[in-house]
Amino acid sequence: MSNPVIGIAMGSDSDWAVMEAAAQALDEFEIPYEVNVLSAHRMPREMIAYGEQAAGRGLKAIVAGAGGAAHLPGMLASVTPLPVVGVPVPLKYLDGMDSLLSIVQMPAGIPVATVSVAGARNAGLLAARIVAASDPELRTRMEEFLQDLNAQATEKGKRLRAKVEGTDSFGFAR
Ligand SMILES: Nc1c(C(=O)O)ncn1[C@@H]1O[C@H](COP(=O)(O)O)[C@@H](O)[C@H]1O
Repeated sequence: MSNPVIGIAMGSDSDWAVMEAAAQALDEFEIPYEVNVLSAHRMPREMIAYGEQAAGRGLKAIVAGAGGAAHLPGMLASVTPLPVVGVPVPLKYLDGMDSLLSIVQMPAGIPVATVSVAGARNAGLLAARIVAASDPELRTRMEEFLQDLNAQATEKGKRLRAKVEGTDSFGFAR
């Protein structure tokens, strides 16, 4: 893969099942990324070094996912000027509420843009928007993506109305 512009980091390889959706979203926009296991708890020095070097290596944003006592996103945000998108990874107990609360309640000054529990796809899309903000071609593709979503949602409404009413008339404009 050519020079990565997004770093996808996670506390353990066991997070990949969730975090893979961030990578897939970036693939859809052909944005190069790298993937790493970096634990604030288990490998604090490496995690700090990664955060400190990320901007200098050309990354534009970091997507960081972790479960339980999910300190990784916040700790990365504390040592990089890059935007950090946090993904609460749900574990076996507590339904991901522990991960969510560990990531979302950051002290003022060190923001982490937290997505929903297991919301790795949105994290990838948000990272794509961050890159698109200074890339007109990518911004156009993001606009097309939104138009596609609109078309899909419109189609869902048509199908539902056809099922309920036996007609494909435009529901709220009859
Ligand atoms: N929350 C963190 C951090 C961290 O925040 O630094 N490091 C690992 N972990 C989390 O521990 C969970 C279980 O990890 P294992 O599957 O390796 O036991 C994972 O969800 C990981 O993100």
